[in-house]
Amino acid sequence: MKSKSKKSIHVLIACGGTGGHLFPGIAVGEVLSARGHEVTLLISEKKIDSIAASGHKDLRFEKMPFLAMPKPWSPKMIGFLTGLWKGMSQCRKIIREKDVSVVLGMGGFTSFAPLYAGKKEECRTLIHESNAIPGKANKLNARYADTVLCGLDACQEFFPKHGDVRVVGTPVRSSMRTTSKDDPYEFFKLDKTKKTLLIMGGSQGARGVNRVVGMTLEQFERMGIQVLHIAGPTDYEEVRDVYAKHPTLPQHVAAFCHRMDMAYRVADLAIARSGASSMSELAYFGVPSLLVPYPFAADDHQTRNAEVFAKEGAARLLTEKEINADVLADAVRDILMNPKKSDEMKRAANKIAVRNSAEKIADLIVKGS
Ligand SMILES: CC(=O)N[C@H]1[C@@H](OP(=O)(O)OP(=O)(O)OC[C@H]2O[C@@H](n3ccc(=O)[nH]c3=O)[C@H](O)[C@@H]2O)O[C@H](CO)[C@@H](O)[C@@H]1O
Repeated sequence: MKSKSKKSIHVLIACGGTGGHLFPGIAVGEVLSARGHEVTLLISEKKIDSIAASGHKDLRFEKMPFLAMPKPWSPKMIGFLTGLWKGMSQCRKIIREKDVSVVLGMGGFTSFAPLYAGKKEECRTLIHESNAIPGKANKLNARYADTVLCGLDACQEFFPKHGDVRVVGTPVRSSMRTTSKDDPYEFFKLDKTKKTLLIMGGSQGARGVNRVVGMTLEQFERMGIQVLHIAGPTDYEEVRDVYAKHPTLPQHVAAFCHRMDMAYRVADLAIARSGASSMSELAYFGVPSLLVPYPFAADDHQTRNAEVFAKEGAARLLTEKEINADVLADAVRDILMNPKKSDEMKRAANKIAVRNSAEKIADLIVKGS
């Protein structure tokens, strides 16, 4: 393994492919940079990566092709393997040129080439798995990782043979954690005196949730609440047009929000997918939630994630199959109009939060180098 004597190290963080890998990667990158270390974040060529990176001009990003594992005998396998090979050469070049000594993979097959290249170049290698059950990519990545970091306790049991597994939480970006003086209600042009329902579907929106919410707006209006809806870039126009038919419902509809800290600060309740990063942020800001797992997520990992929060009393789990306008309106009313319940959920959410997750990971990266 590379020299341990240097004060400042260069860390390569592979976090491309989806917001759930990218934002925790950025969170670790922010802490390392603030401590004077060099950081390069590898992202993919997907649009969501560029949108997300555009809000972090102070960090250094490099692009590499997005890789998703096809079915074993699919003709796409040739392209996948070629992509892996090219990715590995690109990463080995970056590692040598920048004198990288640690590689951190945040999940997905896009992390595989950097991690494997890191191993070949004698870097220390770590992976982070934020979900309650690991994805295929991270199960494979774990073979090349000196340390496996888990976001949730429940995940540890999936790495029984690995000698160094630690539970560290899932990092929340430090830019979200610094207390802002800006008034979040003014930011979204919302009313301070009303209860606010936040609707979000992870980094790319949630069509199933967007559609049912659209049918529930009349009931929300009758409850006297206001809605902040982050629809995702794909559904934005459709969602905006549905809200336009309810002009007396106080509302803010956005395609993507670069200030999620503001969104969590106004939220009294969230309806959300159960992606791991969204959940770690809901916990950090103590926002009670109705979690609707994405039904097609690999190995149904979003349901497993949501179960962790539901068990602790921080959230209620609703399946996409069971939700309709009445179910959703009842669930919202039951929490928003019941201060005792909503306070208990808030406290439970806060209790789950690992506040210094990014610092813990940065410590493990730096101390072991
Ligand atoms: C369909 C699917 O398989 N999704 C997975 C993907 O989710 P996905 O990429 O949607 O990620 P998460 O829900 O975990 O996180 C979304 C992230 O995007 C940020 N954000 C979102 C919307 C917005 O307008 N602005 C913004 O900044 C949130 O603050 C959060 O940091 O990766 C996660 C982490 O492996 C998994 O748990 C999810 O199951």
